[in-house]
Amino acid sequence: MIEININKLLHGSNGEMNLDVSLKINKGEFIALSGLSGSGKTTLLRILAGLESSNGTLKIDNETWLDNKFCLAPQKREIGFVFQDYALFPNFSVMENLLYVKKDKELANKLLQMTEMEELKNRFPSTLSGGQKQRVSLCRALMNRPKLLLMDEPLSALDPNMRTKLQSEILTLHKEFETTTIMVSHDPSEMYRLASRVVVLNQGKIINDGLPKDVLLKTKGSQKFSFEGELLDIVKVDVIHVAIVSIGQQLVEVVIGKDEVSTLKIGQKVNVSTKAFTPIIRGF
Ligand SMILES: Nc1ncnc2c1ncn2[C@@H]1O[C@H](COP(=O)(O)OP(=O)(O)OP(=O)(O)O)[C@@H](O)[C@H]1O
Repeated sequence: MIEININKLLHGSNGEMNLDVSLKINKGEFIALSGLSGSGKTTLLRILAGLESSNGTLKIDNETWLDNKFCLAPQKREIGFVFQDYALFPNFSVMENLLYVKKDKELANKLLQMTEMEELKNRFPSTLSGGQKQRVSLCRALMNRPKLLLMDEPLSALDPNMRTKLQSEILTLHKEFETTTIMVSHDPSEMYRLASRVVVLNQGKIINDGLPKDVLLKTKGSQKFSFEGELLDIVKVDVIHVAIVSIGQQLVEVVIGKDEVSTLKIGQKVNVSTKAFTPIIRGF
C-alpha cells in the first residue's frame, strides 16, 4: 500500500497553485494520471521519486519516504522512472544500461526477451529507434524490481503503431511483475487499455478517481456515439456540403446542412454524434 499526502505551492502560468494530493494506492494497481497541461502531474511524480521537495507524508508499505522531519534520498527509494525522452546512458550498450542498475544478467535477458530487444542488446542507444529506446528505458526501470514504477508520458513521442505495440508490452510486463505503476497519459484509449484506475488532476487537486470505464466513458452505455474532433474543412459535393473532421488519427466525413455551413468555423473543436442506432462492428 502506498499512502500519499503531499502539498506544495507551485508557481503556475496563472499564478500560484497548491498541489494538494491525498491518494492511497494498493499493491499492483496501475494508475493512469491524467489532467490538463500544468495541473501538476509531473511535479507529483518528481515528488514521489524524491527529485523535488514537498510538505506532507509518503509511506510505502511500512516504510516512510517523507514526513516533516525526514526525506529519503531518491537513490534509496525503490522506484523505477521512465521519462518521455528515454534518458539512457549514451555511451553504454543496451545490456550495460540495464546492468548498471543491477548486475542481474538473468533478469536483464528476461526483460529484453519480453520486449523483443534481445537481438539488440549490444547496440548503443544512438543506433536505436524511439520505440526501441523506450523499451530499453522500460526494462532498465524494472531492473531493481521497484516497489513503484513511474512513467511520465512514456509513449507520447512514438507513432501510433509503435504506441500500440509498446502498450501491449507494458501490459505483459505488468502482468508478469505486478509492479505498482503510475503513468501520466493524455490518451484515453491508452489509459483504458492499461490502467486499472484513472486519477484526474486539475489545478493541483484530484477531481476524479475511479475505474477507467467510469472516468473515461462519456456515453455511459447510452447507445449513442459521440466523438470530439477538429473541423478541418467543409467541401461542396454536388448539392450537399460535407464536413471533414479529424477524430484521433482518423478523418471522418459528415454531411451537414446549410445552417451548419454558415455557423461552423474551420479549426473549431466539434462534437460528432449520432442518435441511437445499432452499430455494426467487424474485425479486420
Ligand atoms: N519546483 C517548482 N516550484 C514551483 N512551481 C513549479 C515547480 N515545478 C513546476 N512548477 C509549476 O507547476 C505547474 C505544474 O507543472 P507540471 O509540470 O507538474 O504540470 P503537468 O501537469 O505535468 O503539465 P504537462 O502535462 O504540460 O507536462 C507548472 O505551471 C509549473 O510551472
